[in-house]
Amino acid sequence: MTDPSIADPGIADPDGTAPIIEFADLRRSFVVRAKSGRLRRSKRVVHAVDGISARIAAGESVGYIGANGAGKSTTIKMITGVLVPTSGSVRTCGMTPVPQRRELARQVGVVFGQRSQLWWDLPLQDSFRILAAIHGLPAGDAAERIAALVAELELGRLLDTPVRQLSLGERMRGEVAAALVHRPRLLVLDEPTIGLDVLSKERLRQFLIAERERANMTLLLTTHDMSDIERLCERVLVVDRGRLAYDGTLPDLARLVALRRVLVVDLIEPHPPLHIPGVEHIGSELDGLRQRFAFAPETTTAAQVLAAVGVQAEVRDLTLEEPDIEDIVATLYRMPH
Ligand SMILES: Nc1ncnc2c1ncn2[C@@H]1O[C@H](COP(=O)(O)OP(=O)(O)OP(=O)(O)O)[C@@H](O)[C@H]1O
Repeated sequence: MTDPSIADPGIADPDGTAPIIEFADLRRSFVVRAKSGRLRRSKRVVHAVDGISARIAAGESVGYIGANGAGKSTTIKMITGVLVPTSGSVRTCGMTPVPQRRELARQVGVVFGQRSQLWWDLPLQDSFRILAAIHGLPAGDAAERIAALVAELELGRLLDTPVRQLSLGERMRGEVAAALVHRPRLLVLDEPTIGLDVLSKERLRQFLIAERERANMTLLLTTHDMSDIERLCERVLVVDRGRLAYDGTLPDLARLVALRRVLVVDLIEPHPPLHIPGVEHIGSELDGLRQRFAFAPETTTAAQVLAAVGVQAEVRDLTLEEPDIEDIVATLYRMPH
């Protein structure tokens, strides 16, 4: 008997409650051959993904983070059917990704920050039309969908521009539109904001938040940018050397690793170190013209620290240093599991 989920994924999940992604003891290793002498070659096995189990429900927004080489891209490739697992299982939208890659592509959109899915020499709008045709969208529906994405992502004046002439921020908005033309249930983003300026990052995030709400789309993203996670993800999975090191919310993760924020203030005049209750003074520069304060975001806000500084000295300028993902991950890795 055939598995109904393979014959028709719609029948397998009539009420839309089945997990969108499910992996059980998922593993993928690579054999790497290295020259160890003039003639001899040695073999080494890299366990890129080393037994990960997780379920992601429809509509969830999940950040998949970890240090360089932790196994993020390898997992994403298995989820999207680019790589076959060495062992264990993965189901995406109720399908087995590699053998059902074509059917899966109708339900999944993928954006790789480092790789383009657009036709480089063609005007941007041609890529949208080609993708709509590949996905078999009826002409009227395709035109309507493309127009909506173009409006929301502010791509109107770029439609006739060849992709190779677009700025990185413009191209990334184009990539996201291209990944969404066929209204996927799952959007997978691999470093979507890498290299973008602050404003472009924020525009992209705002669009993704709105689109997710509109379409109840599931989001899975890898990123090295903490603000992507803060703004976009309700849940964080941290992978460490191919294994899952954390599964939970970002605030809980921040508490677990005792994450602190740092406020840097520039004063009008030099000042001895300022003392603020409940806040740690972590350094002065330029005779106290610049002072740094560390605080726990769950007990104190940056505005409270600033107000307390303002009572004692006049402030010229300020910056808030965001903890970066590398710090969080490194702290988590050092903790006993
Ligand atoms: N095709 C391959 N052949 C050999 N080794 C590989 C291959 N792909 C990945 N690896 C190795 O597997 C490990 C995990 O790589 P992966 O690309 O999944 O990490 P990542 O978490 O995505 O890293 P980054 O943040 O740098 O993109 C690394 O040690 C990498 O060198």
